[in-house]
Amino acid sequence: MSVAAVSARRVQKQYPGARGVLALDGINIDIPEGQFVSILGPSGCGKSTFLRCVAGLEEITSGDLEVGGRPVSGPPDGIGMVFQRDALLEWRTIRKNLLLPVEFAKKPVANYQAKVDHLLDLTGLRDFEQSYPRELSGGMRQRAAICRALVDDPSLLLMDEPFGALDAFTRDQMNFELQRIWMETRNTVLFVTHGISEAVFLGDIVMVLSPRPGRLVEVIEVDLPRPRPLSVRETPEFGKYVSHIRGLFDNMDAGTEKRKA
Ligand SMILES: Nc1ncnc2c1ncn2[C@@H]1O[C@H](COP(=O)(O)OP(=O)(O)OP(=O)(O)O)[C@@H](O)[C@H]1O
Repeated sequence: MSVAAVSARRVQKQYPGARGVLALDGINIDIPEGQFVSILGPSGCGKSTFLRCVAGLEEITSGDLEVGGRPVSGPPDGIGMVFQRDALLEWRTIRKNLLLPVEFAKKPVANYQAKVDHLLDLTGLRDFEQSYPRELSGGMRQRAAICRALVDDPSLLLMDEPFGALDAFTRDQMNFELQRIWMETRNTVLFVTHGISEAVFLGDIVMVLSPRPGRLVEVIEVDLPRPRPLSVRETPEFGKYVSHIRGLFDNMDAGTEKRKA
């Protein structure tokens, strides 16, 4: 039996301090290797907290959390991260930005030049390898950030609202491109988003979290063939997933209103 890429058992996270927020409660999930997992939920429900716990940047308060069959205690090997802000280094060319994780890991840069070439080709950035980040558009910068996260072949890619700062048109294009890149790499991806349509378009699985403290409301398997064209969003099958998830959020809102009343 293969080991789950990420396994969470009764995971709880309370931030420290007198008014320490309970951010996650009772999260149970086994994520098989090679799945694209969208994590969806209202603002402040603990999506980023979950990602940071998986990345070993935050410690869980109770429960068990494993990555690749090992309990998380600090950043695990073989993960890549992409954030809303791309965090490219402005004084390094795109090519040199891509090589940064290799330099950090003190691995021989020469062994990675071909991989960088391939990623630049895959994302259409080859002509910009000697450019600086400020010379690129927002979408191109985010593509470079994705390349950088992929350069050392991570088995797990963690993406925290990577397209949140992009305009709607560029975001659509990036969704399509990310799918294309992922279909080639097939690493496990955890992708945090606020967008129901984006979550369904990209995900094999959508994890829906409740308002704080984040509890897993439902795990939805998205059974739509790939590659999914952007026009899949116009189909009734896609619409069914979206309205089901919207219904879950409406119920959560109704629950919150009742508690307030
Ligand atoms: N470092 C921290 N210290 C204390 N509380 C925190 C910290 N980081 C997050 N929180 C709290 O934990 C809760 C969950 O935050 P988190 O950022 O994980 O939510 P989110 O679902 O990613 O939100 P958003 O969609 O708005 O980015 C929030 O109430 C937040 O205030």
